[in-house]
Amino acid sequence: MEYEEIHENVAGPGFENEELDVIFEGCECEAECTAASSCSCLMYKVDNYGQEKRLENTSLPILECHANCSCNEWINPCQNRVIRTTNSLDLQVIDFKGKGKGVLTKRMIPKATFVAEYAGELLGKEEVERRAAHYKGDNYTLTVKEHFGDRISTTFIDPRLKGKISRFINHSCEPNLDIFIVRTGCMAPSIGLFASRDISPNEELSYNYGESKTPSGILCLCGSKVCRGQLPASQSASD
Ligand SMILES: C[S@@+](CC[C@H](N)C(=O)[O-])C[C@H]1O[C@@H](n2cnc3c(N)ncnc32)[C@H](O)[C@@H]1O
Repeated sequence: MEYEEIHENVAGPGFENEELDVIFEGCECEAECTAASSCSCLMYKVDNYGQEKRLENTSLPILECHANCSCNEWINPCQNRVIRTTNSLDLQVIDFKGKGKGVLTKRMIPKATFVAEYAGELLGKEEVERRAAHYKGDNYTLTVKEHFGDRISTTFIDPRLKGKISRFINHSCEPNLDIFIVRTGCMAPSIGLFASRDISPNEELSYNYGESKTPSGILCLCGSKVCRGQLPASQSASD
């Protein structure tokens, strides 16, 4: 199916969430953006990324440097920018019997390396329901649920019509990618897929679509020994 290639999330039909429109102030770092140098984007005082930009912070909110910061990604590249920068991976979209298309890596990917952003249209709930009824079967919408105190904020990301290579990544009950919520300059969450282990050349990339209690009725073909038999009913990411 044809889709429009986008670089990052874009607002789609029904996306009206003033809270998520909040824009962050940038840091004023001139040298490095690290916790040790008190970069103000690293408000939890831990570095998000370590050597070769591998993910280190897996438990606290990940706030990256962004367009309003003094640092940059070209001269003296900022080490706190990952999900919007280019990487040197070699990924291919190929057909997998029964699962439709999927994504293969042609090179080894070390554990904790950023692989792709799950970018798409940010949608309102009604549009998510309208698309689910209209397209039936294939589901691309990722539901991001975040807890802020006793409040739950829900964001829907749909790469069906506008997205990038990540939209082809299939589900596995024993995946090699983990999902992390990353913020790059605003409250609206972005989704980064990172390698959960070293991934060998010619392995298919996969992440867990969710832990839904209601089965989807769609046979899971991930092939894992611990396969749960059916795809989760919806794709979800929560922290
Ligand atoms: C986000 S899309 C993934 C890309 C899709 N395979 C394609 O060709 O565009 C999700 C859909 O892929 C298929 N799929 C993903 N993982 C699968 C799996 N483990 N077993 C069977 N089908 C799968 C299902 O049809 C699912 O609704």
